[in-house]
Amino acid sequence: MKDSDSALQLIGLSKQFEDHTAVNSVNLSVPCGSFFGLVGPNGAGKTTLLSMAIGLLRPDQGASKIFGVNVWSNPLQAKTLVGVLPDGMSLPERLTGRELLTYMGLLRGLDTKTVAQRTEDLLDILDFRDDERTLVINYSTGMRKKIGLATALLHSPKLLVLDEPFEAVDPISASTIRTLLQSFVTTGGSVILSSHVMPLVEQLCDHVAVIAKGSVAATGPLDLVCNGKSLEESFISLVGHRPEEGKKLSWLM
Ligand SMILES: Nc1ncnc2c1ncn2[C@@H]1O[C@H](COP(=O)(O)OP(=O)(O)OP(=O)(O)O)[C@@H](O)[C@H]1O
Repeated sequence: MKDSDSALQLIGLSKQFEDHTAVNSVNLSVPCGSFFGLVGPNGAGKTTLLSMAIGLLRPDQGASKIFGVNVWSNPLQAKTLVGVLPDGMSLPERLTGRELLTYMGLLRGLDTKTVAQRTEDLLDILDFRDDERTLVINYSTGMRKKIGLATALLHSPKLLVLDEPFEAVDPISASTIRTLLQSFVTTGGSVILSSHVMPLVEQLCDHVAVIAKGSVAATGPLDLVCNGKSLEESFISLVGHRPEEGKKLSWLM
């Protein structure tokens, strides 16, 4: 695959935390126009990998390119192309949802008219009308995810990198977000998201990577990785096994 065929290309990315290897020489390609799911057990290295991919965490080794633009040597250009929802994102807490979107839009260099229009659209579609004047510090976990997603969409990026975008989000908002992301991909956008919800990844994504212990256990088109099984079955056979049948905590009830 050529550079220009990839929305996101990770080349030999590695990260060590003291004596623990969180990500071990990962190569991954998110094809342009794909909806890509990143799955893996807790602590597999997904957040570390995505943080390095978007320029939030410096890798020990390797490179990340967004539409061929190197994230670490050309960060300004790379960051215009991507919208990011990081895990545990820290937001300016003392702004209201509306103020936050306005502030982020202006920081992105959009003109005031465009910022105002997009702020209205995002507050509407993500159901923030009753809470647009509430301070972000008082938002629930799900509301923070949604306003974080809104900030990722504001500048109309070509690639979205979303770390667990559906975590703590209510079913109605989740359905809105699914529709929004599907339409983004249909119109030529590319998405990579991490999730622990296998049916959701199976429903949305056309490509997938299974990460285990900091390495890629499998990647490719969803049907090839699944090979006739469900994603959950493939996941379990790739990364581990179910707990022993009948095993229980003797002290619990
Ligand atoms: N800043 C850090 N310092 C030390 N260790 C870290 C740090 N960040 C992550 N780790 C470790 O790196 C490993 C990978 O963590 P990471 O958060 O990337 O996993 P994950 O796949 O996103 O997990 P989850 O699905 O539970 O969110 C874990 O063992 C974690 O404890």
